Amino acid sequence: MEAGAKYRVVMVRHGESEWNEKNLFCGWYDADLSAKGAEEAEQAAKTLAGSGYKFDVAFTSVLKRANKTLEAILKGLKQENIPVNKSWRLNERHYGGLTGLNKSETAAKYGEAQVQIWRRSFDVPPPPMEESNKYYKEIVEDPRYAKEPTKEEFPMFESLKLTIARTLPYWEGSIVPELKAGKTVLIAAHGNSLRGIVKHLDAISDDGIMSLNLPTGIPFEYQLDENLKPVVSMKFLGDEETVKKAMEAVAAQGKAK
Ligand SMILES: O=C(OP(=O)(O)O)[C@H](O)COP(=O)(O)O
Repeated sequence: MEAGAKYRVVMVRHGESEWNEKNLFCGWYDADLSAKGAEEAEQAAKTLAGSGYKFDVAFTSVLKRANKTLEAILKGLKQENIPVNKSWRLNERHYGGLTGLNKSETAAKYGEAQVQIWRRSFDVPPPPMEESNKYYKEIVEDPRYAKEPTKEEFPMFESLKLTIARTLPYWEGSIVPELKAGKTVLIAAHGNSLRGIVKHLDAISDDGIMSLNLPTGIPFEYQLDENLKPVVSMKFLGDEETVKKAMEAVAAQGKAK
């Protein structure tokens, strides 16, 4: 580790999902990995193995695109036996009434500026998911949410701000204690739940976070000092050009075409 660094955490957005591939707003819909996404997860494992990473504990959401990414990484690393903690608090932000809509078609209908606000503004939420929504029942009645979130906590839409409000308590209450116990942590989650954690760690402003687009399947590392301040910040474990292109591609998903 770098001088002054005490804790190490690697995060990864899941590999491309079938709904990323189709350019649909996904949120809490439980899309599977695409073939490319599964490959990305395997490649992430190779990269981490090549650099000798050894994890003590892992965290992920309750959505299969993140779970499968984590499984593939741990398998590739031959570290399947470490404890894995799953929480809805690491789920992707709930995309409300946009869930299932195509991003380009939505931009053609409402304008790219509006779609950019829905995708990246800090505190403007998408419209809520109504009971009449095609995906409402599938999400709300999913047995994996039987215990939590509570009815009051269960979102019908989330801005990044609201996402952070339910993700950060998990970071503080479940992940930080493991770091403080000296464990190396791996987190496999989602574009926006991870943007929330990154915003917190790097103290990025509400405006500044708008331009951060996380690529799928490329792990990135933080090394933190004893006060959990970054000594190494968002260091992507992939070549710079690939990372840059992948980030630009995510940003371009909201174009009308
Ligand atoms: O479900 C989603 O994120 P995920 O693919 O990281 O789980 C969103 O559709 C990501 O979309 P965005 O990049 O427009 O915020």
